[in-house]
Order: sequence, then C-alpha cells, then structure tokens
Amino acid sequence: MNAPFPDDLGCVPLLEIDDASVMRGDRLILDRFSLRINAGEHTAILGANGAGKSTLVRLITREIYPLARGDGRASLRVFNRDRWHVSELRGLLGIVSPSLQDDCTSDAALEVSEAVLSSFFAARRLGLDHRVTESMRERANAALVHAGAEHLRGRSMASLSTGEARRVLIARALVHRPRALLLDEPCAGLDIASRRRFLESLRHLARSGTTLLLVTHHIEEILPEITQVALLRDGRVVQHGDKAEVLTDAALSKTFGMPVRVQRLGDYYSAAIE
Ligand SMILES: Nc1ncnc2c1ncn2[C@@H]1O[C@H](COP(=O)(O)OP(=O)(O)OP(=O)(O)O)[C@@H](O)[C@H]1O
Repeated sequence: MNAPFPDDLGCVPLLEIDDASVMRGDRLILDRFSLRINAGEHTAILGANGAGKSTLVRLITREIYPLARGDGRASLRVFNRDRWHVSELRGLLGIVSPSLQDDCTSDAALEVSEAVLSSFFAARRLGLDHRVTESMRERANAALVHAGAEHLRGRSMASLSTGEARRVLIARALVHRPRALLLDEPCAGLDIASRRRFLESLRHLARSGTTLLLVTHHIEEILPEITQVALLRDGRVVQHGDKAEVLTDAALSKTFGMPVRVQRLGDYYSAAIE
C-alpha cells in the first residue's frame, strides 16, 4: 500500500532497494541487491564494465523488474513509495541516460525546444493533441537556461554534439523540477574540456538543491558536492558510505579487480592502475 507523499520529501529516503534480484536473459545480474540513498545526499555509483550499473538504472526507471520476493514485499521504493504514476515519478526523479539520448538524437526532425516540451506529455515529439501552454514554454526556456543550453534553441537534436545533446536532455529532465536527477554515464563521449564544463553545470544543479545520483566508471567524475559513493562489483555493493572512506586503494582495487592507486587532487579524485 502506498502512503501519500509527505510534504517534506527531504525527510524520506530517495531510494530504497532491499534484496532486489534481477535476471537478464538466463543470468542473475543483481543478486539480492540492497542500497539506500537519502534525499539530499549527492551520490556516485561507481563500478567497472559489467558490474551491473545500467541494470540498476533500468531497475530504478522500471524498464526492468526484480524477481518477486518470497515475503511479497516490494524491493524498490522511491521517496517511500513502491508504485508511481509516470507523471508523479517525472516530478521526483529526472533521468538522463544513453538510451534516451539515442532516441532523441536519431530523430532528424526533432528540434531542441520540442525535445524539452514533449517531456510534459511523456512523449518524444509534440503531437497534434498536445496543448502547449505559455507556462510550459516558460518552464522549458528556464530549464534550457539552467542546463546551459538556451543557445541551442532552434537546432535539430540530430545536429548537436554529444555534449550539447546531453545538456538538452538535462533540460528535458529539469522541466519537471525534479527533486533528484539520475545521470547514467553523463560524461560518455565528452572531451576533457566539455567534460569539465559539464561537471561544473552539474555542480551548480547540486548546489541549487537537486540531488544527484551519478552512475559512472570514472572516479574523476565524482564532483566535490558528491559526498556518498557506492562501489559495485558483480551485481553487488562492495562498499557504500562517505566518499573519503570509500575511495581507498583497497576498495577500488576490489571493485576493479586490479591494484588501483587513488589520488586526491584538490576536491577531485583520480585513480591509476599500479
Ligand atoms: N539482456 C541481457 N541478457 C543477458 N545478460 C545481460 C543483458 N544485459 C546485460 N547483461 C549482462 O549483465 C551484466 C551487467 O551489465 P550492465 O550493462 O548492467 O553493466 P554496466 O555496469 O552498466 O556495464 P558498462 O559499464 O560496461 O556499461 C553484464 O555481464 C552483461 O553482459
């Protein structure tokens, strides 16, 4: 049974995954997986190729489902609820993923503002039956400004660089003023300067109150504002907690299956294979 949303979502866990097991094909990919992230705790989920990160993202976004638990209890709750209406979910958790980017950039006729506005209708494009109000346009413009993408208005999504398209997708997610953003490999395909600029824009979002859940292979992308890190390996959480306690040589070596040396560079971290 779902409880009504409390007025103060800051006091409930953003994400609770409790003993979730997920099969893909005939393989068990997430094995009795548990993770709890509190609202307001900017968190990075770090793991090697094949650790199960995308599977976890798809579990959270309900593209795939966990196996039923023996006790009948739900193994996934977002903001204290295990069932959502899509429109409610969009208002809570914005999602930026490679599959969404592929969908939007493969449509040659999709224009940037339309890509953002169509999000109000949970659609990829605006249709004849979609009534766009002035307030929706204002919110879409504000989201584009917030994501640093206002100069891209009028361009087709297919014509944008990877980094530009990523900013538009962030605007598309922000248009609902979500409490949290789930970002799956958001720096993939960006050069080092674009990556740094993009990470700075995420820092701005984090400081303005949007909780970030950043899924990545790269320790270098863990922003100063991110205080919590969960390490994944073979579909399980190796370690989860305060960044400084989790980002150690031993924990990273276990996560990546090789001797890793972690370095701290100001507010950022980096890692190298020894
Ligand atoms: N549809 C599928 N059928 C069978 N196995 C799958 C399927 N999708 C993913 N897997 C397997 O699940 C494991 C985890 O994959 P997943 O894509 O979640 O990892 P990841 O951490 O996101 O990896 P990467 O960083 O390389 O994207 C991998 O071993 C992968 O081969």
